[in-house]
Amino acid sequence: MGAGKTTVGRLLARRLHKRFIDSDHEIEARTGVAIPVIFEIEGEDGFRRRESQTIADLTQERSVVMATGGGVVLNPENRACLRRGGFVVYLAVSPELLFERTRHDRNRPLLQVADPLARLKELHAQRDPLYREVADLVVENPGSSAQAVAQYLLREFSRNSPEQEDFSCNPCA
Ligand SMILES: Nc1ncnc2c1ncn2[C@@H]1O[C@H](COP(=O)(O)OP(=O)(O)O)[C@@H](O)[C@H]1O
Ligand SMILES: O=C(O)C1=C[C@@H](OP(=O)(O)O)[C@@H](O)[C@H](O)C1
Ligand SMILES: [Mg+2]
Repeated sequence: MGAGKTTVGRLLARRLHKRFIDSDHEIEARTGVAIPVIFEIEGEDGFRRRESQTIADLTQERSVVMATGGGVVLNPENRACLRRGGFVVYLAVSPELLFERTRHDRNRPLLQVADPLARLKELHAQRDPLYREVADLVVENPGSSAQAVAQYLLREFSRNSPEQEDFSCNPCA
């Protein structure tokens, strides 16, 4: 949460002339309510069930840039869908910076606790190895602007597969 998936993903899609999808936005569109309302009514388990179904559906799409929610890597089936479905980027950001970016936001139910930095540290410890397992490309400490991160990704993509315009296929598969 706060790594920049939604922001950088949207910028990247624009630069690649591809459709942008955010799995959280898709879940909100499908349910007609905001993410915090889903957590309130169905709990985290209910949200994770909806998230898995959405990830299974959206990873069938081709030629899109997709941002996920931060907890997507917890479920092995989600990880398999991501690996099969596309080129996966992990924006590896420290818990301290994640905290700075999310501290004034009320839209992330898991961070509405007395000590959100401690929660972010716990989540980071649990999730970081899973992200590294699933990622084709890890961007370490992408602390510069979201524009600069998108620009960096464009350069990396063309360096890794200069002749390939469509990054919906996983060049590492
Ligand atoms: N590289 C970046 N540098 C500075 N601020 C960023 C960067 N990426 C995202 N942000 C800001 O951090 C906040 C969280 O970004 P967001 O894209 O919602 O993250 P995520 O989708 O990974 O939770 C937003 O206010 C966004 O403008
Ligand atoms: O990390 C998580 O478990 C979550 C991250 C959120 O998305 P962002 O990573 O885009 O904030 C959203 O899916 C939900 O609040 C749960
Ligand atoms: Mg997001």
